Amino acid sequence: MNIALLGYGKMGKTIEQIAIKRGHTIVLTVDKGDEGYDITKADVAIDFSIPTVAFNNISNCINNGVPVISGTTGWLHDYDKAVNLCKEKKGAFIYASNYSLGVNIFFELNKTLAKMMSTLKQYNVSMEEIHHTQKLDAPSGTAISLANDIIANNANFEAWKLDETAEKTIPIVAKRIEDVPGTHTVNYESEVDTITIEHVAHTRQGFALGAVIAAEWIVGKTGVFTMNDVLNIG
Ligand SMILES: NC(=O)C1=CN([C@@H]2O[C@H](COP(=O)(O)OP(=O)(O)OC[C@H]3O[C@@H](n4cnc5c(N)ncnc54)[C@H](OP(=O)(O)O)[C@@H]3O)[C@@H](O)[C@H]2O)C=CC1
Ligand SMILES: O=C(O)C1=N[C@H](C(=O)O)C[C@H](O)C1
Repeated sequence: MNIALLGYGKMGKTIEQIAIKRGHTIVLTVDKGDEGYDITKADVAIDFSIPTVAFNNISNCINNGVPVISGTTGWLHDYDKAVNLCKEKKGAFIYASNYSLGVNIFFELNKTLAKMMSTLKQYNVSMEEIHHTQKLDAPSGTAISLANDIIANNANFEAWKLDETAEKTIPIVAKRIEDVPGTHTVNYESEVDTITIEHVAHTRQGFALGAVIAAEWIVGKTGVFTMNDVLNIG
């Protein structure tokens, strides 16, 4: 498969290594300032760029008939526009806040735990995410997915807030520590005990492998998909 990498930073370079090992060819890499490139030489594009350019990168792929996988976080105010464009142009598009198999299993555990805790009002939920110091957005896309899944599965919570505690609200603490690839923790705390579930990424390899698997999966398909479709879970 011929792959275009939109964003050639930490993730773009990790994806390149894994894609080549799996027999693919990187035909295009795009970084800040690269313009006028021909996206149509790629069978599929993988966008891990920055929040302010992700929507443009995705639209450009969809407008040119190139299936696109996006892992960039912090641009979701435009997600519905991307979905509508994809439907209108009969394109193919996946966004996931986290492509790793482990986190996608963790998402399912989080939903199940949220349902179980919905009748147990003595427990307060809180979340923490830790990432490297170059990260541009907070809270992480993964933390937002986890919080939204709790809200969808537990009527005791209606919203999430960064660094704030309020009624019916999930507080999220975002920490930035050198070289941490990504750690997410969900805590339910009562007066007598604490229940914790946690995912710790040791490297970026899991995110990158998931993105390449999603790219392999989407070629030849039409529609807006999620990692649950790719991994057949959930
Ligand atoms: N969904 C998932 O599984 C994961 C998502 N992520 C997300 O992916 C994104 C990228 O992460 P990471 O690789 O660590 O970040 P990096 O900062 O290492 O890489 C981002 C790259 O995007 C480049 N860029 C800037 N402008 C453009 C543009 N107009 N078009 C294309 N590329 C551009 C940057 O170039 P320059 O440095 O020159 O500005 C940089 O090389 C983040 O949003 C992060 O949160 C990360 C890991 C996993
Ligand atoms: O910026 C990162 O590095 C990561 N970003 C994603 C997020 O915001 O959830 C996924 C992963 O945690 C690494």
